[in-house]
Amino acid sequence: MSGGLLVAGTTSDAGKSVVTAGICRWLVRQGVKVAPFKAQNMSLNSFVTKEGAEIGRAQAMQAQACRVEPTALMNPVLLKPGGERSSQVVLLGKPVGEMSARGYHGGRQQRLLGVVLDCLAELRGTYDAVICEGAGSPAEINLRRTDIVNMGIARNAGLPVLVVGDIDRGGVFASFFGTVALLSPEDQALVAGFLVNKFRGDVSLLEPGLDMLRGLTGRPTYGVLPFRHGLGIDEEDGLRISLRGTVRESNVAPPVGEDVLRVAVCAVPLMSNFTDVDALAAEPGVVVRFVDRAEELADADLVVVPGTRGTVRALEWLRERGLAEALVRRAAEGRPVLGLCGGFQMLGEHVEDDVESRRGHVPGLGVLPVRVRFAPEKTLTRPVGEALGERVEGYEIHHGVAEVLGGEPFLDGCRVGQTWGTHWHGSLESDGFRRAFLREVATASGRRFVPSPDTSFAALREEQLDRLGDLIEEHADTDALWRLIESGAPTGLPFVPPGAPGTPGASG
Ligand SMILES: NC(=O)CC[C@H](N)C(=O)O
Repeated sequence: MSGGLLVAGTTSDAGKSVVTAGICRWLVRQGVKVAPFKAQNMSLNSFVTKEGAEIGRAQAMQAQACRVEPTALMNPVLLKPGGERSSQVVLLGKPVGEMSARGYHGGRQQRLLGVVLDCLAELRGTYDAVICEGAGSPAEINLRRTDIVNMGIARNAGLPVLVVGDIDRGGVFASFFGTVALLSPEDQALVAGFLVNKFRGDVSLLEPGLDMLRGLTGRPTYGVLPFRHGLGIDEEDGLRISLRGTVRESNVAPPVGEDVLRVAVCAVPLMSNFTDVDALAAEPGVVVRFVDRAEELADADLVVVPGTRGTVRALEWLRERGLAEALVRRAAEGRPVLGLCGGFQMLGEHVEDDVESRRGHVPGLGVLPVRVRFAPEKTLTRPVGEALGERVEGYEIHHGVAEVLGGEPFLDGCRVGQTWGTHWHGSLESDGFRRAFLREVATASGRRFVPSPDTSFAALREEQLDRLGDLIEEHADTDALWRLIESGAPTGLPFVPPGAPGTPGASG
């Protein structure tokens, strides 16, 4: 098999990442050597490969679904927004500069087409099948000319395209129809059909609509995936984060001890790797919520200050909202605070930043004896170490270089009383350490909380990937999907007018 598929979506958040992961897991169970690919990802949730390349966490998760090691080839371009109008461009795992959206779409992006196609070709030469994920919608008519992630890839690599639609939002038929009808005849020739995602209720009620859609477009629906709670693993974030509520709806067991432990995560601007707290949320009896007001820290047993692509901006935000003061007070009272990466930097004495914000000397919260100087080079590593007598694995993605001047050592950062800070991401996924840390927090906050003795975060993640594989196996026409991946889009798919505006063959 030398197969391929592009999973596109009617919208962002239609479920492309999880559908791609589900297809990957299904194929690997069939004995297919499969890899994921996303030409360009916009996300602040990134991961570091073994070679020290930075890629989107979604592709790292999909690689795990494929049971292979993630590499930079799987996500050659990563855009990390630094505000509304500009992003850091990470190319083949390394940052190459900051670009305005206008400059990027005005030329730079198109010049990357060759690079991303080479990466895809290399993966296709190594694997039996490559399941590619698109971005946003393929029918963004303003961006089609310079596209390198949706139809731009499909056309160049001759990939069949499956369009995923989120029926939970409504309007899925119009979205499917419109997505096809706004593409040029050449693009349409690759769009093989649809996949309905997040469906609740009785499929027999949906079926007449799917028949009509087939009549209108000449294209079948390859499956109707039911809505399932808690399947949003390592998704992209764009600039949006879930401010309220838990990290994700989860199926966690009841608490073991008498008390629960309340964790408040400051929803700082440009929050990066908020997946760090997923491991806390997976722990029975730990209640995680994102907060943006000082009074919300009052009943928290642990406050997490997470990473951010804008350390200085996040510091200002903490000050404006009174959170800075509340954090300083907490630290003085010996109540637990954990700063991760950008959060760690903010807890220090000051930052010298001529790189990220270019604001020079900016005072920190001063609760940890740490000074941070931003460097143009990015630290990208996968450290292994020990804390609280337990082995810890992590990963680091930062420009700031910390000079630790005191406190007790803690994962290359430090700890003073109950204030903990480290540049490491992902440490809480190490089960022994997470339990030990939570016991410390429970003692410090006087809670009779007991961590469950056997939560394995890695096993939970595997379970999630298996559930995604099951979803495809049970609710998609896998025979048809297999043919599509193996043989490409069927010939003779009808053209649906009017087609892309301004292209030959379009009537409008
Ligand atoms: N991942 C992070 O939190 C990064 C922190 C900070 N923006 C830096 O680059 O150093």
